[in-house]
Amino acid sequence: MVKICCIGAGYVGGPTMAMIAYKCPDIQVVVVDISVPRINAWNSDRLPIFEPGLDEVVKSCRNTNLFFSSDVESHIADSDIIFVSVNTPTKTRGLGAGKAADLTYWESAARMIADVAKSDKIVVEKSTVPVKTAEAIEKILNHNSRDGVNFQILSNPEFLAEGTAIDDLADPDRVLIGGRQTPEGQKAVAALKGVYAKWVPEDRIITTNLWSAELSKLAANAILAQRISSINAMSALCEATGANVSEVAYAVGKDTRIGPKFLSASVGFGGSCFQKDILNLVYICECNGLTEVANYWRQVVQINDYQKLRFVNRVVSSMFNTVSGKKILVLGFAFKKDTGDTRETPAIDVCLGLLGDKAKLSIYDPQVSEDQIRRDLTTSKFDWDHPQHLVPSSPTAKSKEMVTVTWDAYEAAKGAHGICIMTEWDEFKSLDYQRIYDGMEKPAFVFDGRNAVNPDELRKIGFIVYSIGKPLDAWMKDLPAAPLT
Ligand SMILES: NC(=O)c1ccc[n+]([C@@H]2O[C@H](COP(=O)([O-])OP(=O)(O)OC[C@H]3O[C@@H](n4cnc5c(N)ncnc54)[C@H](O)[C@@H]3O)[C@@H](O)[C@H]2O)c1
Ligand SMILES: O=c1ccn([C@@H]2O[C@H](COP(=O)(O)OP(=O)(O)O[C@H]3O[C@H](CO)[C@@H](O)[C@H](O)[C@H]3O)[C@@H](O)[C@H]2O)c(=O)[nH]1
Repeated sequence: MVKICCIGAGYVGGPTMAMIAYKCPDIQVVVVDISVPRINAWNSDRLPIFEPGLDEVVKSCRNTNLFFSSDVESHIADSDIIFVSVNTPTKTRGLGAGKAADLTYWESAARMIADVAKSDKIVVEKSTVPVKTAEAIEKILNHNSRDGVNFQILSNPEFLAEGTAIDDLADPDRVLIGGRQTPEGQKAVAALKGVYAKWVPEDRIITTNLWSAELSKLAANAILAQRISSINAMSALCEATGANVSEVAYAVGKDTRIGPKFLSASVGFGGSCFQKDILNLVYICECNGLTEVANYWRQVVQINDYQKLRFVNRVVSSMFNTVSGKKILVLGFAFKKDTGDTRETPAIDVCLGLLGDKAKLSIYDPQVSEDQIRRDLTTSKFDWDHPQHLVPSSPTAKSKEMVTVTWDAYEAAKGAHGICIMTEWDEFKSLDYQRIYDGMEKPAFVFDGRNAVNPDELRKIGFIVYSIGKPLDAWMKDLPAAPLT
């Protein structure tokens, strides 16, 4: 029986390994992690991450051919193929701080593999890493291993999106495998291809050299994020001119060369990957002397920051240029619907911006805990993507006083001056907005950062509504454009 071990039981390691176990009953899959609470949660009835369809897949093969364990070393030693799916956050200190990928966790995983391996291993980069990482990993493995133990490094980046991970894994657009162009390298590629071929059609399994595979992952995320920044830049122009960004996106996306996906204007993209991976790409370009290329990609992140700031300014300027002491209901905190993940969610920047203007926030998200929200509002930038048990939380008095976290949107709306929609959860579309309006201070505002609700219906109730990139409410048209500071 082929034995697979995956180091890192997170948003990628957990679901990808569960899908391999589910589709390949003849393979034993063990997912290991240094976080004991995370492993305990994977072995419990309440999995550590919320992902539609995940429970069913995990429960159908857990303790049959899918195992979760904190005994990292023994399972590494025992496996034929080792996936590494650990965090690769943005560096917070030292050379490349604020841009380069921090490979600390990857390096420690590689050193552990070298330490405990007594037989040949295929080591698979599942984490998103800078191009050429495989070369560094090879050196660490080869310089620290026992005599006669051989390693083949493969790059097999993951393209799943949160909220749709199970569908993405069951029916991927493509699986990408990069390996050395040597007989041994190609043998390893064939072995991994054999695993995916159990359920993925062969023509969707792409094989390339190592560097193309590593770079394709960064390129895919940069180009996806670029589409969002492009439509978000258009949304600002739509507001200035009276065009409607949804109509523009529809018309543009009908061109088959462009296509309709990833053209939804929003308060900005979030998630653990886009910003981190683009900054990493920027750093790699700079290291290669490609200043113009670096500046081009940096703009994608800058427009995203602009969009979040623009949203905060719109809220403040609409509400008589101050939100000091005003209660604002924040609907949604996750970076997108159908996930409880809050990493780099635009809600953090918007909430901090409003708190900076002394607003009182009441936050509701169906999948995000109070602890998580408080931690996010007090964690330093870029610390959020380190394993959580390594980042101490220090909720400040300010966040305790100024922020309440609630499980009832109607209660939370009582006495509020405004509502900010930060996540497009389906349930926000069907709230009883008349009931909400009745309990609010007047004028009552809705600022929809996701174009999740119908502005005309809310206007009929009496709300003043701002929807990203849509023709402005008469109330806002008369206000001077908010300065961006
Ligand atoms: N989240 C996504 O949707 C997504 C999609 C594609 C690729 N990626 C990439 O996959 C990688 C992992 O992302 P994630 O979202 O799963 O992160 P995550 O934080 O959810 O999980 C990473 C896990 O690795 C563990 N870990 C760290 N060092 C370890 C070590 N030395 N030994 C054992 N366990 C260790 C941590 O405790 C953590 O549980 C990143 O490189 C990310 O960029 C993420
Ligand atoms: O038209 C759109 C599409 C998305 N978003 C936002 O963009 C962010 C990212 O969304 P999405 O890409 O769907 O989720 P992720 O889980 O971050 O997935 C991205 O990042 C992963 C990690 O690298 C990749 O594997 C995926 O292919 C890539 O889509 C979210 O805040 C979305 O709300 C928009 O604002 N407008």
